[in-house]
Amino acid sequence: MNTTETKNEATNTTSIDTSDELVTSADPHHPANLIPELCKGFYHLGWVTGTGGGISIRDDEKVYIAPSGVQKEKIHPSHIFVLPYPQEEPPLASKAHERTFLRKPVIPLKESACTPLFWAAFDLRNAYACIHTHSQHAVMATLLWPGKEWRVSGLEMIKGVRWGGVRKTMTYLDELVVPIIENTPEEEDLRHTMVEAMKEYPDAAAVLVRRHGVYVWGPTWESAKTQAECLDYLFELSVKMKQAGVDTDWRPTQG
Ligand SMILES: CSCCC(=O)C(=O)COP(=O)(O)O
Ligand SMILES: [Zn+2]
Repeated sequence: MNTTETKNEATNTTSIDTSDELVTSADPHHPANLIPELCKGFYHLGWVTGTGGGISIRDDEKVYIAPSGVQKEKIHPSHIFVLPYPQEEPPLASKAHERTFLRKPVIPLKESACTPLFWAAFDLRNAYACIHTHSQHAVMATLLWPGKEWRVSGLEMIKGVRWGGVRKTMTYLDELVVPIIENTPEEEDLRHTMVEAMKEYPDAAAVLVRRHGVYVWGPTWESAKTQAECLDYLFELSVKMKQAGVDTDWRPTQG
């Protein structure tokens, strides 16, 4: 079986590998094994219930993506899509885009609608993993911070977040700022504003989507997961602080 997309020039048709070769491994750290396992954990945190949200992982030349609209806690490695990386993204304004695949599941599934958003993290931040959650803590943060930014300071868990999501970790003295973009009826249509926000906030480790959730990325899947956990903790705590009338902008002084 081919492991790359092959084009038959005579018939002008393209065949894509549907075997399990690219998604079968005894290594628990293979992305095709990690994605189902991590999604199961995220489901139990309330991050990917009702089929939304998920995680994509890339290695140097491939991106692994879960299917769209499926129970994310029940994904099997054979359901995973594999795409070559890098590949060109469409112009920001364009909607229709033909992606190239190395491998598709044999059963009729479509790749996650979050694919263009995951791709933005890979291309703009050189991330190797991107997590999308529908956490209610993230959603509440976007409701209680009605402007274009969520920000907190003076909390220990800020130290678990990286500048830009991929550089050195922040300190207790730093203020954490995450841009908030407005939701759209279709997930794919968030790409334009997410890319704009990532460019405007090069130090931000995540992008919040109002009334929807958050995208968080990292240089490894472990780092993306750690940062998603720290950010979720901070979203929850900041919401509780605001509701209790506690100052979320309190700044510690050095020494
Ligand atoms: C009830 S989920 C609505 C769509 C959404 O927000 C989402 O994240 C979809 O992700 P998928 O991977 O299922 O395409
Ligand atoms: Zn979503």
